[in-house]
Amino acid sequence: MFNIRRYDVEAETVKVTPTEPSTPGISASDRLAKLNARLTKNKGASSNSSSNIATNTPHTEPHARSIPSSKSTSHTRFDGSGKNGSRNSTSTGEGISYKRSREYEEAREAREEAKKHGKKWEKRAKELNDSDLIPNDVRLAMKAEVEAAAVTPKVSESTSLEQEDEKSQDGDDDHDDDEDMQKDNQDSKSKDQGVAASEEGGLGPLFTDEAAVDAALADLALVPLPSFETKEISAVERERAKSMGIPDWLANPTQIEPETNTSIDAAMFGFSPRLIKQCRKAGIEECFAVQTAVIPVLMRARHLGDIRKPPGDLCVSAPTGSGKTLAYVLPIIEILSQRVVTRLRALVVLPTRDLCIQVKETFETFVKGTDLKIATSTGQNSFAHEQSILVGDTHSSGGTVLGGHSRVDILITTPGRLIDHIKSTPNFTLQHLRFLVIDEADRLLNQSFQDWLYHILNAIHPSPDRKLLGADGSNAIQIKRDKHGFPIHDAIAPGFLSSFFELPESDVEDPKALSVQKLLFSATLTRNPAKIASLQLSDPQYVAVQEGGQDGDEKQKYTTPAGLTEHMIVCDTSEKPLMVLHLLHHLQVRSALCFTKSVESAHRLYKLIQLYEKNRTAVPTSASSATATVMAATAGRMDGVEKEKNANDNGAESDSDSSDSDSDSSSSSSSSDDDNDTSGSSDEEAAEESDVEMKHADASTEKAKAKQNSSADQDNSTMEVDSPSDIVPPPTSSSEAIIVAEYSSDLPKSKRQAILRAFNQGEIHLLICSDLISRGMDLSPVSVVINYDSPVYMKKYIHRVGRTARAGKTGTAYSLVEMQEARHFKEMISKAGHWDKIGRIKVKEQEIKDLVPGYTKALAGLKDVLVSSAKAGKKSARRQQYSSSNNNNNNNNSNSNK
Ligand SMILES: Nc1ncnc2c1ncn2[C@@H]1O[C@H](COP(=O)(O)OP(=O)(O)OP(=O)(O)O)[C@@H](O)[C@H]1O
Repeated sequence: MFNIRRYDVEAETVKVTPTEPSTPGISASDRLAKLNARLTKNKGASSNSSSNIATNTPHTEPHARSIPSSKSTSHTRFDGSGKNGSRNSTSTGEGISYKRSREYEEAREAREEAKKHGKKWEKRAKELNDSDLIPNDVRLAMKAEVEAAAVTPKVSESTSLEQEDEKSQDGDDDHDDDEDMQKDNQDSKSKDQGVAASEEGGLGPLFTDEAAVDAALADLALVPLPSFETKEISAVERERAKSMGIPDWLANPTQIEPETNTSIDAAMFGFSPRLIKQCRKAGIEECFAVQTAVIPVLMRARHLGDIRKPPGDLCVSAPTGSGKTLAYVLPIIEILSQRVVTRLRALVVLPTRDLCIQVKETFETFVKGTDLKIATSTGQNSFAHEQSILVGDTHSSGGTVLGGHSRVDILITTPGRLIDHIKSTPNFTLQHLRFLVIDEADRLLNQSFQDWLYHILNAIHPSPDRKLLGADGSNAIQIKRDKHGFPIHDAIAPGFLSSFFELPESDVEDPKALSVQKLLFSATLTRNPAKIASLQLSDPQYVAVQEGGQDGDEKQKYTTPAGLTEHMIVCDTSEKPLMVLHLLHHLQVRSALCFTKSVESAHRLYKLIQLYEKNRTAVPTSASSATATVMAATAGRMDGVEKEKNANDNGAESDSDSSDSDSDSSSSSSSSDDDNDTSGSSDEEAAEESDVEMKHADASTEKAKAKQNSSADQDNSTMEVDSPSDIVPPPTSSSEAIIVAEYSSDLPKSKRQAILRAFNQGEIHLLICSDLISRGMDLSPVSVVINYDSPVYMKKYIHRVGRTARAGKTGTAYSLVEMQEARHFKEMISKAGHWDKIGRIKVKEQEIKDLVPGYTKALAGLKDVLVSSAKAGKKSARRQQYSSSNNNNNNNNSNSNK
């Protein structure tokens, strides 16, 4: 048996829950008796195979086994545990091999127990005969396919730690284990009420009755796995992937069509009534495709039944706005809601503070009715404040707690701030992690910032000195189990588990330590083998929500939302502001996000349009009094924002900005368009180019692009620019004031939030922004995205346009493409197999004629506005610098005091 060591687990000791009879109609004991009788018949057949297996192997649940389909090989069960459910499949040409199945392991365990505990064990085993430990999928597989099996009979309760206490009393009772087993089987047989007698020989179906199978499923609350049609990639693609070093699982994703929705009522999710209620309250009636695929896999692995086989990691790629967040939020809440002690069990890493806040809000919506505690750590508050939230008072509590300590169950964080806590917060530990979610994974993997991934992965595994805790085994900890004997997920930290058991040598498979389940999400997941390898994934599976046509259409790399309509407008550089005005005034574009390439560019455009609108609505006859009031109020608010932006921010934010080294905060002085991280912008773009799926590794910089496109005329000639026949003839300019605002990392955090709120409430018609919100942000009212500066990289394009047409809604994207950029843009889009989806628009001169005078006037006034705003900005920067150095000093002092 396991050599169990003591460990300081506080209140994690939980009693073994007595087994209970299952659903009416057929009791668990009846089923077990039948099963035992069935198994007994095959004892003869089993003896050979069992002799090949080393003894003293811990029990094992055949976790997330696939259920072989009797129909088409193209229908596979997706079990999150290996390619198309094949990793753990027990189905062979000869039927089911049980060498790793639970009952087999249990039987062997029982023999070991018998040796140790003799008669006492025998009695106990009989008492425990009520346990129904056969996993459902195995049972179903047996029902479907078993004709012959090699199984040693006897199912016993899995290792209870109470039994460890009995060990000393029982001594070495060297009973013949086979004899014990036989006797016990006879007892089981006597309980058999309907299945054939126990003679050696044939094996009929275990459960002929469908209802009994269903009852068994319900009883164990295991979630059936969805089955999806998978399309094999072509041989050419396979070869190509191989030559690039892309592992098979990554080259061959489980594909799900975007419209594969499932009712939230479906039993497959196994959600509690509480969570279903919260979903309904949030307006969720059905699960989207990505949720349909991912949730059952996570829910099924909730029990962590096999300590040698951790649940496989998942890499998930699904279009923007397809609901990836809930695909992990819902199962994490459901699984962790069973926890007894607060431990840090789920860590969600995101690239920006804004995203952390958004994801926290999502968790908070669904966590109601549970005890789970959620926190963010983004540098928004002071480091000491975050420490007190995460682990309590680190100063007065007196030293570190063995095994760490946590006041939160779920932490949502940016990588920089997380590393600060790993390094500098006493008692902060990741050793109890059950889930590590890396959202916007390709973005984060492109950031080598502070070696964040290395530090996280290191922190997940227990350090050797924490292994040997009270190693005498006399005071063994108790593992919380459910009524079926499965260890419950939170009984012990996965990362610690291997420390408690001396895992025996086995010729079945090498023992594995349980580890955190890593979940990666992105709309543009990287397939770069080096990046993927850095994650140290365990039995990973790649799930891709994408339209069919992988084979024969290998170019179709990214799926955009079905409701998205895309246009490009080819124009001169100087015409771009006019094009935005054209969209606003002639095409009545509202609720729009307009992306520029830099913070400065966003600011200039914002000022220009604001001036244009001010001039325009200042004409008394063109603005109703109501509109003028709104305009004045909003202008005041935005001016206020600007003033505050330029003024020094409050202490907490300054503090956090200075102390936080994470991707979000440190960029505030950056003028890059990807102002949300330090290294991300160039890294990401370079990475996209070098990404194996992007083989056109050219134009890695704006310079290269300009060089390539030096001949504007030539570019234009290669473009098929449509005639503007489909354009609605421009109406006369509306008198309605267009409310415009800017959003960038130059703004203080609180102002950013205020602007997002105003935008979400429809108070802002056009939000001009940098790429700070181009990824992940879920701003529900966005109906139009304008790429003012067209993105140079496809991934950026996908994320930007993905701010609209979310959650099944419709939306439109306009990309303003300068003449000299046209060729590159076309190439980029074509290489992604996306060119056909983009409508081309050419706006004629007379269409924008009426906008020119106002535009010229605004342009003339812009210089003065920018000069005064730059002066204010300089003052603010000086103040911020001063404040930062003060805060740094304070932080250093407080650290040295610790
Ligand atoms: N099952 C559902 N039913 C209704 N709405 C949903 C459902 N799932 C998610 N949503 C909504 O869809 C929107 C988009 O979801 P989410 O932000 O998770 O998308 P995403 O796939 O993470 O996008 P991105 O790649 O841009 O980050 C959210 O407003 C969310 O509340």
